[in-house]
Amino acid sequence: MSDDRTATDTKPAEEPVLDELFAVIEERRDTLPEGSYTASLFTHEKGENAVLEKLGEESTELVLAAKDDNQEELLHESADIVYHLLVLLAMKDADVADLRAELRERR
Ligand SMILES: N=c1c2ncn([C@@H]3O[C@H](COP(=O)(O)OP(=O)(O)OP(=O)(O)O)[C@@H](O)[C@H]3O)c2ncn1[C@@H]1O[C@H](COP(=O)(O)O)[C@@H](O)[C@H]1O
Repeated sequence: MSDDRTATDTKPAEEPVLDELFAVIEERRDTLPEGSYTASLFTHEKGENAVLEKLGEESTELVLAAKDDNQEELLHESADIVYHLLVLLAMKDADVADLRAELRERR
């Protein structure tokens, strides 16, 4: 972050894109539309293991991207992990608000 950031360009306390994405994930979970990758995770024959395996694979890919100083891959894998983490939370009836509260408690 640059040191010359002003009050007007500080980030909002909540990040709308996470809430928007979580709302889409919950909608996919509840309606299971055809052709939806998210819905396929909720109906996968491996059950929750499908998303757990994805998180494991992407964590490894994130580590490799970091070790290679590959900025583009680092961000790509980070986004994959955040998305699959939100799917896992929705699967476990947790909420993105719970995650936010947990993070805020640590401040
Ligand atoms: N953010 C995501 C998102 N991130 C990753 N993925 C999918 O997760 C899978 C990742 O698996 P892989 O890692 O094997 O695929 P990859 O990224 O090509 O492979 P790597 O380069 O990581 O090895 C891919 O099929 C991606 O399409 C996502 N699928 C959906 N979303 C969001 O969910 C919304 C709803 O999507 P649908 O449910 O498909 O309608 C979308 O509009 C997006 O906002």
